[in-house]
Amino acid sequence: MDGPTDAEKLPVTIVTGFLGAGKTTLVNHILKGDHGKLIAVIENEFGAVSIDDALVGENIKEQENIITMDNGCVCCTVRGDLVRALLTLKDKTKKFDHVIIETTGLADPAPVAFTFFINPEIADHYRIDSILCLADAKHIGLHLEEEKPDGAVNEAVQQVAFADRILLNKIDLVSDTELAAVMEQVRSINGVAEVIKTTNSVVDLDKVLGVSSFSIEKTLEVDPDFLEDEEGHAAATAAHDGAAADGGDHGHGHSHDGGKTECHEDHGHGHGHGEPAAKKPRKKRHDLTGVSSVGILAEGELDFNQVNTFMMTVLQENAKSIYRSKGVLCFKDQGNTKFVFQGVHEHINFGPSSVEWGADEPRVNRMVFIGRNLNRKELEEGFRACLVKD
Ligand SMILES: Nc1nc2c(ncn2[C@@H]2O[C@H](COP(=O)(O)OP(=O)(O)OP(=O)(O)O)[C@@H](O)[C@H]2O)c(=O)[nH]1
Repeated sequence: MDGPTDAEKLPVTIVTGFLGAGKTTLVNHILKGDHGKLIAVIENEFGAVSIDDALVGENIKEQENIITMDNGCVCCTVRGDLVRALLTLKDKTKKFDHVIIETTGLADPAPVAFTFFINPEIADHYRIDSILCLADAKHIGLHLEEEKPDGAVNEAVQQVAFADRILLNKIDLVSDTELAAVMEQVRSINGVAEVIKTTNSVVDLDKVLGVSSFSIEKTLEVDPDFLEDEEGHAAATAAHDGAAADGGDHGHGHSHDGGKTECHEDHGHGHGHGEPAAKKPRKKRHDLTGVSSVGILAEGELDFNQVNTFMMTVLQENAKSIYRSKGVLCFKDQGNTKFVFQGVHEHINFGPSSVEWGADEPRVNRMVFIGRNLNRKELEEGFRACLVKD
């Protein structure tokens, strides 16, 4: 008997893009949009302390429509969680119209997409509508050019290469000349995806939802081994013998404290204008050596000026190595106002959240730093020193 047609399957948008590129901003833009769709969101965060669920949660009408997977990267350690999340959504009586998966800024999208082909239950119920990459026009060049250890994937390159739609975001932060240069850089990696220039991820929703722009043929041009698992079995075979049908953790983990972090995936980079990429040796690693996240939970009220000075100093002194910082904060003398801190390298956004602290909600500050060679002790002690003493 033939399986369900694509039209009968639930469309999924995989939102990818480097740390701080504007993924959550896009998800919020979509959730607030006038599309009449019931959307489920699967949020994945790299750090053990999650922030995005709070930021997206402000715009989602029912909390049960958001599933958070944190403390691991969806492309490796928590891939099993993704499978479970998708199977849970499938069995809900409520019928969703669309699913959005927001991956971590460090995820390689290939293994996330592979999940939709390896597991027969998921393949029968879902189809990838689009792999959408957010690219930060100001900072993406830095990450695309980053030298990786031999044989390791550059996740920023993977994210651009695998996308069928690219939002070149934050164009307000670059000059026309810089924009032309970054456009050329993006095009040199992916010459086929539609590129849409945006500010604050504002885009016509009909350009990003229900677009059916994902194509397995194009994906195979980027990575001829896409439909093979780590052992080189074709997806269908692997699904039958269950080798990776549970999402396969493959025994590699991300450590978030500066330890060695490897995801032994094999996904060739797509270089060139839609040209098939050269076949890469198997076992290309997703190597996040030295990249870690420092998550801080601190109960109490913070002193505004001290936080300001501390953050400015830390981010200016470590502008290249701290890729991302974000937090949900509580300040002294600010009543129930909850504050959101957003940093991308040295660029900071800071202001009140649209939701207040709830009456019974403990005033716990949540702060996360993600970057290379972070000094956990210094960050943690510096942040805690900003708490107001009784
Ligand atoms: N100037 C400027 N800032 C933007 C733009 N888009 C998003 N931002 C800001 O950039 C910061 C990061 O945006 P997010 O949407 O959280 O980025 P993200 O990709 O979800 O970040 P991670 O989940 O940490 O990888 C926030 O402070 C946004 O308000 C833009 O077009 N221009």
